[in-house]
Amino acid sequence: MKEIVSLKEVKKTFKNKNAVDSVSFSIKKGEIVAILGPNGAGKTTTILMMLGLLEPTSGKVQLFGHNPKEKEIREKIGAMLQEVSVIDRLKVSEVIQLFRSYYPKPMDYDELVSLTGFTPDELKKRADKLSGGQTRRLGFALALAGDQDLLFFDEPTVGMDIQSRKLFWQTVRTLKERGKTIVFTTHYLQEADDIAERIILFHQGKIVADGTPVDIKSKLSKQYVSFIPSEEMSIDELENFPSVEKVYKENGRVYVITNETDLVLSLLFEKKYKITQIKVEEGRLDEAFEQLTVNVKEAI
Ligand SMILES: Nc1ncnc2c1ncn2[C@@H]1O[C@H](COP(=O)(O)OP(=O)(O)OP(=O)(O)O)[C@@H](O)[C@H]1O
Repeated sequence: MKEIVSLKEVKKTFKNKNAVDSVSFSIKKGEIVAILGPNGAGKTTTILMMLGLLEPTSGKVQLFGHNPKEKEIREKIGAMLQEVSVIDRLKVSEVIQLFRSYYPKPMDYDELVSLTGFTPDELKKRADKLSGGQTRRLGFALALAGDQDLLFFDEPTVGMDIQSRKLFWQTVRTLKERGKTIVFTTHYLQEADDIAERIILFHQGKIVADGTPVDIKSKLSKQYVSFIPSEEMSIDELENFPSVEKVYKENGRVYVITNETDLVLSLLFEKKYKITQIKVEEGRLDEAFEQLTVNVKEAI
């Protein structure tokens, strides 16, 4: 597969602060990648450098093997950034047409409107009079206007209602099926878990994890068995079971943290505890996220 994005030892320093610190990764054609991390982790700075809108302090960013600032490369990339500024007094339909005219092979107008869910009434509205969620949707339409191969979405669903959010991710899936390469950031971890094939997790300017959502969850967060105990059950002895790391009770449910859920289950049955509503759960992405970002902080 072809490498479309490449960052080598990229650093960005603002005054004395390393916003992005020696970051290297590459993204191949057709991948859908989520860049995650807490506030200030360096996600937006990294995206701006990939777009050629910020110059790295050191290191090299390449898109399609070239400098992202080159005109031919710019035509291949679409971006939806956190701030969308629209031209005053133009209607939504006019702004969309204007953006289409910038590109050699724009996306078909009707298709663009349908993919981004604009109604005929919305298309007639003045672009500077849209609601926050509609403005995000317009940003999405403008990012797709050139039918570009590589798409960047920085916190795309902020301010969108549930329906717009659903449509947005459906469209992203359609774009992926058409072979587009997609890079996005989000603070909604469930979105990354559902959509991304790969997550690059940033913390304090560095990459602390890079893998599929399943990889990240299985390697880093704990699995657990949980159940509702009978009233007389004492949970202390569960701590002595092999492989058990921690046992705690929350809202009437007992949680047994372990990396061997099958073993814990068989012991629970063997000892004939009176327990009900048993669940086995793999760790959640938010737990992995927390674990990774806290650990680094502690290590410093
Ligand atoms: N233009 C700038 N001047 C000075 N510092 C900056 C500038 N842009 C970003 N920073 C700092 O660099 C660090 C990384 O910021 P960045 O916006 O990339 O983080 P982020 O991961 O996108 O955060 P968020 O989730 O809050 O959007 C932060 O400490 C931020 O304050």
